[in-house]
Amino acid sequence: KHDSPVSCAKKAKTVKAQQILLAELEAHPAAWPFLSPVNQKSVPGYRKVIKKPMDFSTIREKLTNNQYLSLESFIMDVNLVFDNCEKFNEDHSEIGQAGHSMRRYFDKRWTELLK
Ligand SMILES: Cn1cc(C(=O)NCCN2CCCC2)ccc1=O
Repeated sequence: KHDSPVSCAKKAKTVKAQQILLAELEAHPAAWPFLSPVNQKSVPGYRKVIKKPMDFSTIREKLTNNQYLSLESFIMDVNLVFDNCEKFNEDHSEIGQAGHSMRRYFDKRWTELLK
């Protein structure tokens, strides 16, 4: 029921890092395709092809509701955004390029913050 002070402080650190990381992703110039869920009515094929849709607003909702029990589960959802993007979009399309750019940025920032 109650964490020790040490593990409580450690948990606060990772929550803070997740909040910083997500705010940086949301503010990135190439974030526009990922800010809200893909509209499955207006994007043909998306519903059939992408089994687990994910976007930054959904991650924000889950973080706000304390749904990430570990740093790993947060990182998995962010990577799901980029993996879905690679699956559905050509590498050199506008959205495909945005996905690659955002993944490079995320990989760099979370290692700087947490490694
Ligand atoms: C990640 N992703 C996004 C889309 C998309 O069309 N997003 C809408 C982008 N618009 C910009 C201003 C309003 C909304 C399609 C395929 C895909 O994989």
